[in-house]
Amino acid sequence: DFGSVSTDPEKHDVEYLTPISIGTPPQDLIVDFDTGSSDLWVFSTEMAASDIKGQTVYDPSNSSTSQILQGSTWEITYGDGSSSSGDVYIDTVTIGNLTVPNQAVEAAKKVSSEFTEDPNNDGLLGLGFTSINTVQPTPQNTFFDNIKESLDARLFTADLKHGAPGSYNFGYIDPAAYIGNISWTPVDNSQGFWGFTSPGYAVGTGAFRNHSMTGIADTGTTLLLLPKSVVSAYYKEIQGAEYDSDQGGYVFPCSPTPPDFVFGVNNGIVTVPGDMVSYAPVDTANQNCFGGIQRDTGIGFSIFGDVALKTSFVVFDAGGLQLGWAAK
Ligand SMILES: COc1ccc(CN)cc1O
Repeated sequence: DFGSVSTDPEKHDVEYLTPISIGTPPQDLIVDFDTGSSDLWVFSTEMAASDIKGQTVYDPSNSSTSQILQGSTWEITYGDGSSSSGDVYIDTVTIGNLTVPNQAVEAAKKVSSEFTEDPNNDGLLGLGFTSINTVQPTPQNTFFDNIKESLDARLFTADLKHGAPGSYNFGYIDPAAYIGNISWTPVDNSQGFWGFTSPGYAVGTGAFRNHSMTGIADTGTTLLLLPKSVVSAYYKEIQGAEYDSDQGGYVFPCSPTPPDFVFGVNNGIVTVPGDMVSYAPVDTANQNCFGGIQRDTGIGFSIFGDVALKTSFVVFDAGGLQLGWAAK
């Protein structure tokens, strides 16, 4: 069995939104697939109306297949400080043509303002490892964990694009989706993430610098967050680049296009084109741009978010516990 679903970027590729269906008859919601977390939670009819601003909500009472998971609750806080919490239903969930009949659907009772102010995002679908699912007293499987035994291959792929629809595929590697070879690197899932270590980086056409960077492949984080020393070495090459504490990161003149950023994946490399590093203008005159590469200070590891992922075709292989990166 295998499946595919389209995923669309919000403005500035800040997040990628993907349709799912929950319940009987199906309730269609659009959520953020997040390889950096492992809860499937959605806006729901159990929330205060004031916390809902445009989102579509899951109504378990309108689903003939929903069953409350008695006594279970969940609560999650993300790296950006946003949070949500609620209770849990078991219901049927479909992604593309793939259905899990007894998926734990975490219904929100509360969400923080970052979610309320994000009208097009109806929730998150975690694609991290089940070990970090927040449901108490018994953690619940992710959609991928529930479906993976029935897939032709225990993997999914992320093909995120800049300003254009991409796709998440489950159970197969589409040879038409990438070029060249896939560079494979082992995954450390001990913290529940798709963790790996990059051997180093290069700036523009410069020499490759050996510099171990341990981080996670995270579709739910917008930017590429790397060690302070690597980030400062990169921005040193851009005229006028500076760390702007008001903006909370490096800012630089939007033109000329900055140098590419290259990072290693095992014996291969991934190139983030310079025009992907100019993440978004910080002023209406579009003179200065906020960088897509920023410091990972305080996190404890690097985060290879959408700025890194959208340059590549990425294979999240649970069967082989490895990540594959290819150009496209
Ligand atoms: C406020 O929106 C979000 C907060 C956190 C995550 C997970 N990194 C995804 C989101 O879409």
